[in-house]
Parts: sequence; C-alpha cells; structure tokens
Amino acid sequence: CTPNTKNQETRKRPNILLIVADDLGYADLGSFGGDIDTPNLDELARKGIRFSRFHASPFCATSRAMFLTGNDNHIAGMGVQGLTADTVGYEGHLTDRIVPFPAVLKKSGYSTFMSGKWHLGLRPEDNPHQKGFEHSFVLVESSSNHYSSKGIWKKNPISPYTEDGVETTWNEGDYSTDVYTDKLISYISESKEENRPFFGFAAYTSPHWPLQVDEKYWKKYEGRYDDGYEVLKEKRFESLKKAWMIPENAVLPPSHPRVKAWDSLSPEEQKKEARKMELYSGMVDNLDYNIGRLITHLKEIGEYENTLIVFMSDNGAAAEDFYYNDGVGPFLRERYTDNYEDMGKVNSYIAYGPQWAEAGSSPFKYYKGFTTEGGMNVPMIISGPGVANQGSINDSFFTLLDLAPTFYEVSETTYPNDWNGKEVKPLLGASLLPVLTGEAQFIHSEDYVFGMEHGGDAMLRKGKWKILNVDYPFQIENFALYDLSTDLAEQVDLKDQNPEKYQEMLAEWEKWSQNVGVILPTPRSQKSDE
Ligand SMILES: O=[N+]([O-])c1ccc(OS(=O)(=O)O)cc1
Repeated sequence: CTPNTKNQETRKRPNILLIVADDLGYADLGSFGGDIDTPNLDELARKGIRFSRFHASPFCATSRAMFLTGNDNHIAGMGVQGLTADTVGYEGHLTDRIVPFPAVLKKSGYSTFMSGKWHLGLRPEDNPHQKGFEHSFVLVESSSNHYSSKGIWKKNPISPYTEDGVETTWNEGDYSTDVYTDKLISYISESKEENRPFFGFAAYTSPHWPLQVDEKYWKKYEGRYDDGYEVLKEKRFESLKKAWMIPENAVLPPSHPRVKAWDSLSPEEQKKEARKMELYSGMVDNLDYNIGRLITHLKEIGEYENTLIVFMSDNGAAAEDFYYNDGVGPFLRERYTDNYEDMGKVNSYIAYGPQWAEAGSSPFKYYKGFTTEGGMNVPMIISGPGVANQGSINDSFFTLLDLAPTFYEVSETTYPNDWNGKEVKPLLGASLLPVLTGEAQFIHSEDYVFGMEHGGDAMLRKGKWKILNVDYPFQIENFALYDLSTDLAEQVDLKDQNPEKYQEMLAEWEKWSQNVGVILPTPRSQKSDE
C-alpha cells in the first residue's frame, strides 16, 4: 500500500481528471456530430474512445451521488434531488452507507480536489471537504449566476460557495467556468509540487441555465439557428448518423407536447429563441476553451501523458425554465430581466427550454428529468495512458456506476468493506479498464440489470430490453417495454407482443427497487434544497 504521506510517492500512479459538463446535450459536441466548435474535446476524442451508449441519471444530484460512490442514488442517500427527508434513501446528502471514491484515493496518497458544483447537501458535514476532497472550491447548491453571487433561489439570495469547507465569496464579475478552471490549475500545480498523483473533479456549471456568457464566445454563432429548433434537431439527427453515433436506420422521435412549433412563433419570438441557442453554444465554446487550458497546463507540467481524462455530461439537455413558472418565477422576475438586449449578461435570466433541449438530445426521446434515453444517454469520452483504439467509438451499454470501479483499478486501490468502523454497501458497477486497454468491447453481460428511479420516473435495463415508466403518479402497469437494439427512440411498446419478457422485466424491477430502497409514492420533503 502506498504510504499516506506527502512527498513519499515512489512510483507515480496515473492522475485522473473527471470533467463533468452540466446539462450538456448528447448532440452538441463536434466529435459526436454536433455543430458547436469543441476542438479541445475533439482532440480528447481523437486520442481516446467515445462512448455512444453511456448512461448517466436523468438529474444532476442523483448523477453526482452515483458516480462519486459507484452506487445507486437511493443507497447513496439521494433518492430525489432537492428533497431532504428523514427516510432511508431520501436523506438528501451522501450517507455512511457508501464511501465516495475520492476518500479512498486520498487515504492511499492521491491529492484529491474539485472545483465547481457540489449539490450533494448544504450542511457543513455534507461538504466535499468532509467527503474525501482535500481541496475544493464549490457552489454548494444546484445552480447559480455565472458572473455573480446574486442568487437565483429564494432561499439563498446570495449563492453559497465554500473553499476547503469554509464559506467564501464570489469575486463579482468573474466568469464561472474561467474561475473553476483557474482553481483546478492551481490544485494540479500543488499536487505536482508534492509529487503526488491527483484525482481532480472539474464539476463545471456550464452550459446550465441561466444562459450567460461573454459576447466573444457567442457572437460567432449569430444567425446559425435562425431556421429554428425543429430544423436543428433534424440536422443533428443526420449529422450524428454521419458521425456513426447512431445507426443508419434510427428514427427521429416526435417532440414533447410542451414544444411549440417554430412556425407558430412571431418574428420577435423567433429572434429571441435563436439568441438563446447562440448563447448556449457560446457557453459550450467557452467550456471547451477552458478544457483546453487544463490540457495545456497538464502538457506544460509534463503530466498530460500520465492523466486519464474522463469527460461526460451529468444528464441530458435541460428543458427547465423557472423564469416563467409560478413558484420561483416572481423572485427571478424581480431580480433579473429576460430582455433581448440584455441576454447573456449578469442581470439576465434565460433558459433555452424544451424546444432547444430536444435539439440537444436529438436523436432521443425527451430530455433531462426523464428516464428516457434523452434524459440519460449522455456523451462520454475517455483518453489517457493505456487507452487503446484511439479515435474509436464504443457502442456498448455502460453507466455512470462503472466510473468508480474504473478509478479504483487505475489508482491501484480497492473499495473497502467497511469505512470508519461501519460496514458499507458493495459497489454496483464494473471497471471499464478492459475496454480502455482494448481487451474487451463490453463489460456488462446480457443479464446485467441497471435500474433508475427518481420521484416515480423509472426505468430498468437488461441486455437490449428496457422498461420505461414516465407516467404520474407511478403505477407499475404503466411500464412500457422497448427493444433498444432496434428502437433507440423508444417509440414501439412491445409489452403485448412479448408478455413473457415484460413479466420478467417487471419481476426484475420489483427485485431491484426493493434492493436499492425505492419508496413509492416518494416520501415528502421535510426541507427543500432548491
Ligand atoms: O426543480 N428544481 O428546483 C430544480 C430542477 C433542476 C435544477 O438543476 S440541476 O442542474 O440541479 O438539476 C435545479 C433545481
């Protein structure tokens, strides 16, 4: 075992850099067939493997709870994002039923740090500082202004930030993604000085709403989206096929009923809609620029070749638009404007809604929040030492539960049976290393079961089969059955044609949901985080 002392690392184990974009759509990146300029991510794609069927959870906090622990969101304590209840599985923070992998890596001698969004509990004892991160500069809650600490949630008019567990303030006018990158660069430099391998978590808050970014990043997209969101969705559907991200016989799913036809909008409305997407693309452009800064820094200090870089989105493209809703809307409308002239600036609150989110999640059904593929099938790229088949695309089924086991293997550490004297639940995923080294194309057998439940929205996957339930309130008979090998867009319910398979999948659901502790109807929140 490597000694837990600084400056004593004898043989350098690889660094691990996990970069998570917030609400990035599947169809945005250049290397996935999208139209936004992402040269730095494209370089990672050329040097690494793109995963076309990688699945996150449909929401931000549940995804973070899952990939940081290698376990189910209920087991981790995050049954429903933003809900805090005195009920096992729904505590609203990471519990002692699991161990976040940064804690184990830190104990083994890794320098562990993160910068960006936490969203796994507001209390001091829930802070990343207590969960295995030696250094952290974080937005503690779910979302924030990108230029200011002027909050977007009524309960926190000033957005809460901490550095190494201590409350800190935002330097007004600084831009989120730039600041988070500066911090990461300083933490990476420190680990280099100490000659320790690092695990770094770049928990970016971009391109999450409110859509804010400097004109220098969005101006070049001006005019690109003037034909509207339906056209963009179709264009991307075709370009994703050309990029081999979806099969030639894929079908484009119809839009969610919330999406208004582009042609029904007035010219003024269309102008504003187009600017939303220009801003979104500008944010992704800036995100890519900052990822380039990280890559350049790693190269400059001679650590690029020894760093496993994992890039992913935390869930599908986001359709939320709280500015116009009854709950948070009045607070937002008091503090922010949605004027065309101010769009993208510090005083502006703009989200791009289900209409553009569907262009982001083209070719899948729906978007963030749903257990459909549009909510969960996200882009992932892995590059770094030992990664074979550079530039290839892997189409096998993987999930965010597979990341922690991969990181344990790469860092030559093991997940413990107990932690701080308490027995912990076993890991659920499997290491991706055989895929990264080119020994295997897949790690999950046809019998592997992956389930996901969030507030009654549910899915379970076994081999090519998926049961999906997005009807409210949850009732087991509302599950539909899809064959994802022929129906990526989840359009043809096969439950009547395959009653045996359907019953088998329902039995798997019963077993799985009991094992992980799903409670339906969802327990009521004692305290909301949002
Ligand atoms: O419903 N909310 O309150 C809510 C939804 C999404 C959200 O963004 S997320 O990135 O944290 O999922 C924040 C709050």
